[in-house]
Amino acid sequence: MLLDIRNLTIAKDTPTGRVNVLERVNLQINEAEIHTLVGESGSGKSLIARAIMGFLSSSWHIQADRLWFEEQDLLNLSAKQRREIIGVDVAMIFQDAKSYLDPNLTIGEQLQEAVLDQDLSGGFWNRRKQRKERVIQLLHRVGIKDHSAMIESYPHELSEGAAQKIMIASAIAHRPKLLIADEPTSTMEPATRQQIYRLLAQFHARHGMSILLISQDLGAIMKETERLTMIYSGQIMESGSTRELLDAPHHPYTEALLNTSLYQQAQRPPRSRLPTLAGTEPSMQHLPIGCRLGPRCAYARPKCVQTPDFTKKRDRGFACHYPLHLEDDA
Ligand SMILES: Nc1ncnc2c1ncn2[C@@H]1O[C@H](COP(=O)(O)OP(=O)(O)OP(=O)(O)O)[C@@H](O)[C@H]1O
Repeated sequence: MLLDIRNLTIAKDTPTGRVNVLERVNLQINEAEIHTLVGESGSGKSLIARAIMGFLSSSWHIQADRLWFEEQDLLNLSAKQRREIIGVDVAMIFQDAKSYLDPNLTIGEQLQEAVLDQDLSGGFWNRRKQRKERVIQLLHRVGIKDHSAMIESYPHELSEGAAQKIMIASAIAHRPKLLIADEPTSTMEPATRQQIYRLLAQFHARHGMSILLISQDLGAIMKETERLTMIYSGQIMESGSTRELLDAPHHPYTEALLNTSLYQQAQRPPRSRLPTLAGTEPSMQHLPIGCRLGPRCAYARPKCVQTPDFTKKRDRGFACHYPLHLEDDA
């Protein structure tokens, strides 16, 4: 297993006390797997990604039974050791790509920095030339044909979609074992999104790279996604193989997202947001007790004020007192 997260709780101090923004989150990613984390805005997807990367400031309180990458405990490493692992083996594409690019350097200069020394050989001039060639190759790989103009551009001259492609080029230059892609396509046209998905799938196939894709929308997940994890308001609702989850969801949240996705897909105008459940996700200050989906769940009963355990059955897991379609599992 590449990434193994068990019972990860991330809390924040608020004027009314400490709040578990993420509560006992489980997430496992196998080697060479495409895994999508799906949840509404504010459900804690980015927080998980930032915890893996070690990008959370000290104002967050992190606790976990396990936060392992290749069996190394990330929580017990020094900052330097952690950078050595995360910087080399894990790369992340951020939502607001533009703000992560250095405004003072051209795209060519930034990509040259991302090229690994181990990919180059020979003396200084030879290496310089190879570095430039590799940058052009990377740009072509992410679908940028006019590489000369792009190499000379500064980040402020790029559209958000182009900036995301540059971030992807920079991330894949490292050939990481795990690529975390936080809504890499949110600002893109559907055709560009498909192109990026194809590109990620290609890298996955060619290099065996695992991908953790973060998405708000079940209707737009990458078709190569092998496993799904559903998160709601900081709690994991369900996880398992994509096919099993979509065929027979155990959690009412998965079922609700699925119904609205499939039903709405035929009717909604392109690029509109999917309506999911009636109501809104609770705010951090007013989190329901027990299963946080309770107030919006069609199947909720009094017992749901107790937090359900995360039940594991083979490679499937769910946290619900009243799971659906259990008989299909036999
Ligand atoms: N810097 C911060 N300070 C205070 N609260 C924060 C901060 N960053 C995130 N949060 C809170 O943590 C919760 C989870 O946020 P997170 O960004 O992880 O959600 P998300 O699922 O990634 O949402 P989106 O899909 O919109 O990016 C939210 O309630 C958010 O308000």
